[in-house]
Amino acid sequence: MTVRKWGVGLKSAGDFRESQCSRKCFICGNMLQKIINLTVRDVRFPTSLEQHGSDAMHTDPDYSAVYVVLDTESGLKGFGLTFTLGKGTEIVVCAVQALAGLIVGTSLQDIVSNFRGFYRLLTSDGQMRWLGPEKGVIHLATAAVLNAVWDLWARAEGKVGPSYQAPMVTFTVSLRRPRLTTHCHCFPVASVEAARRHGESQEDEIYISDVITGEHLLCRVSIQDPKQIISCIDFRYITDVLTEEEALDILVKAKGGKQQREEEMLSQGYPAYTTSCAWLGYSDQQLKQLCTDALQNGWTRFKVKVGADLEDDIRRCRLIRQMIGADNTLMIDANQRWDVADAISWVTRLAEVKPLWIEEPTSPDDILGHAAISKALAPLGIGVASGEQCHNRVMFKQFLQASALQFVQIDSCRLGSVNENLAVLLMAHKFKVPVCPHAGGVGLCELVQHLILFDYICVSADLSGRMCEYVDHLHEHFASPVVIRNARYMPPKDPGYSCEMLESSVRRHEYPNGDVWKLPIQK
Ligand SMILES: C[C@H](O)[C@@H](O)CC(=O)C(=O)O
Ligand SMILES: [Mg+2]
Repeated sequence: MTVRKWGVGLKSAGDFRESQCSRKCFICGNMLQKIINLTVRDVRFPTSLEQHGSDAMHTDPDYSAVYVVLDTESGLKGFGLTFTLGKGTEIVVCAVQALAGLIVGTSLQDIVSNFRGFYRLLTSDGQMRWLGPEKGVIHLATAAVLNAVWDLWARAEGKVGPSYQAPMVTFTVSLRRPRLTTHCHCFPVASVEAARRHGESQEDEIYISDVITGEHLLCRVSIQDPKQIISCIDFRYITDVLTEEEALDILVKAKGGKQQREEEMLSQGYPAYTTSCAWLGYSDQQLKQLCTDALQNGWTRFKVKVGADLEDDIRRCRLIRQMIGADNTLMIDANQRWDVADAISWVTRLAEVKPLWIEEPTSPDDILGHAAISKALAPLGIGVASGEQCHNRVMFKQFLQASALQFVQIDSCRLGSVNENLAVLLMAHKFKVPVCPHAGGVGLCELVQHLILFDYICVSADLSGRMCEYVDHLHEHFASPVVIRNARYMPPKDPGYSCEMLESSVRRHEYPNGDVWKLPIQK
């Protein structure tokens, strides 16, 4: 069999497809998971009706998802999404449609055997990169598509998912191949089990268990080898602060104690904070009730929206501080409302409630502005957090270089999926800045839990100053919703990247023809 490896110099989808040898995996000869179709849907939830998700800049958010499904020839599917706020979701849908030609016709194995090359193919298309590059609508679309690829990869590695009807017997022949195929990710466990039923030998079983055991916490993909993780990252534009060798070194060093950390996470979960008690549009009565409930449920860290009216903020923050007591943690979030000087004076007035951080005090693009705010607020013991609208790894690099933020808020749908988030996790580690992911939106908690678990187990090995956002909205629409126990994220158990939505929910909320949108909406 001809074995071909590809560099990152692929110029077009045609090149990428031509680089496939056949419909068999070039490592082990198994059937490839050829991607034969991409569907994308505009799914919106009318959250603005009850002011869920409201803040000083987004007063009427309808939490929405650009929902992508990848179909493969074998029947296995990959589900992905990116997050939007209602109007304009159709524009991201168009961008996904524009990217579809770059993925349909390739196979999962082609992609993951050169994931860096595929990331660059999607983000560097000679015509479409003009729309970004790597920012705005086109990058949100990239996130949706790549999230679906990661989901597909994880499912191909895991056990049978609810929507997977694999033609299992076709895989049995390839299982007779020798053990050199240990690192191949070509076939799902379903086919392994089928193979066993069809009388494969003991030798094959040893080989099979080599493949399916190991760490499953990076999206439940058994990427054993730090080198393989590194091979998913595009280091272009960040090598001045993080080289491939340094990144590898971080992952190799973090191997010590990994198993204990994984066990710790499986038994105790990852610490979380809640934003759901104090959206800007909620009444004082609601704040009190939600805080009471949250405290009863074990929450100790709370985020409050601020930035519209100073006197109102002082009243609401005092109320929340009174409710949660002096020992619990409070954060405030202005969602980009202020100019730099206003941010400093406004937050200084709110210092009495002892916030741990002020989030997005000014424009998300203003790196030096964030640095000035960080410097001014440091004596008050208040840090600056940002990232939910930080559009790529280059911006994060500069925020870190400029000491412009003290908490890195990665976002699973703003950056170019797991690939680009890996780069940011590694840079944050190098700069010793804790990562506290953003999750205020539909599906973001489901996705980001994988990244933060990976960060703890495989990168930072540190929980100090770290927590992951949780919002208590819309989880019921997901096939594998997040599990929170004692205010901590419990590691997901189902294969995949947790972004499959229930088909009934998608149909009901599809815009503009779903039932939810056909009925008169009371505003
Ligand atoms: C519009 C979103 O709800 C936004 O307010 C979320 C956010 O800023 C956060 O969760 O943080
Ligand atoms: Mg925020």
